[in-house]
Amino acid sequence: MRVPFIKMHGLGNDFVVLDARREAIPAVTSMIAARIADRRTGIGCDQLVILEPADAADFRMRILNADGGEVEACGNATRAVSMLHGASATIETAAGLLRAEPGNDGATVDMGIPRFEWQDIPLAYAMDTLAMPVGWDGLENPAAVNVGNPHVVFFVADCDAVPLESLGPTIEHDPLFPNRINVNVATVENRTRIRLRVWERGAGLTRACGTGACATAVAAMRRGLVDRSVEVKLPGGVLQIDWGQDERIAMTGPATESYRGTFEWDHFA
Ligand SMILES: N[C@@H](CCC[C@H](N)C(=O)O)C(=O)O
Repeated sequence: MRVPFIKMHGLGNDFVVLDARREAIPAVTSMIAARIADRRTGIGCDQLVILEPADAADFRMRILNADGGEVEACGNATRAVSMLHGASATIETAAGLLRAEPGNDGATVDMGIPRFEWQDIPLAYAMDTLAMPVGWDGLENPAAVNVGNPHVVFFVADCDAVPLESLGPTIEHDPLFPNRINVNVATVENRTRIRLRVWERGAGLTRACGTGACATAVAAMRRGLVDRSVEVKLPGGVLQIDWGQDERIAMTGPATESYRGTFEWDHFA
């Protein structure tokens, strides 16, 4: 059987989208997702995104990392599927209901209320999540935030100088993080601009991470380093993050469709 797919990206963080809202597709296992995501032998992507019908929302979005693991949230993919839907939408995710509003070149997503309790990140044991007394090879004293998915954020003098390709996997798999973790290294340039690089859980270094931008902005705001409205500059481009008085995070930025195609299901099954 041939299955249609849509290749999309948000600031270079790329997705294979399988749209099963009207026509069902066969069950996607972790192994199949990892095969589709493989850049050498599959279609290639950071995340596989599956759209399905939902009872209490316009549709459901499932997210599987390139390693095949299913996760709760993906900011860039939420903007991408909002553009694909083409109208205001309530989207059911494993992290809850998200409201997304597409515009001309991108979308704004209400990413909900961040959580800071150590159990909610989750961490393996109690500590202050705003100033964690831990470190890995020069990366010290991070903050942790759950914005649907778990993030740890290190503020450093120059995030481009951090060897994230070697430290990222070590931190991602540290026993302090029972569900593993997305690793953010950030440099505050001024009160309205942050530079950010992200090692994503289950996907590695990406050009951009929407939830990472939200988590980093909120951590910087809690530390009093920036205002409640900031630009976050990632290798793939810029996201606007606003943390409202109602504690909800609004993320705004571009998302693009690259191409459409079909693949033979048996090739990956
Ligand atoms: N690229 C994403 C985040 C995808 C999920 C993440 N790797 C996780 O495991 O939580 C984004 O734009 O937010």
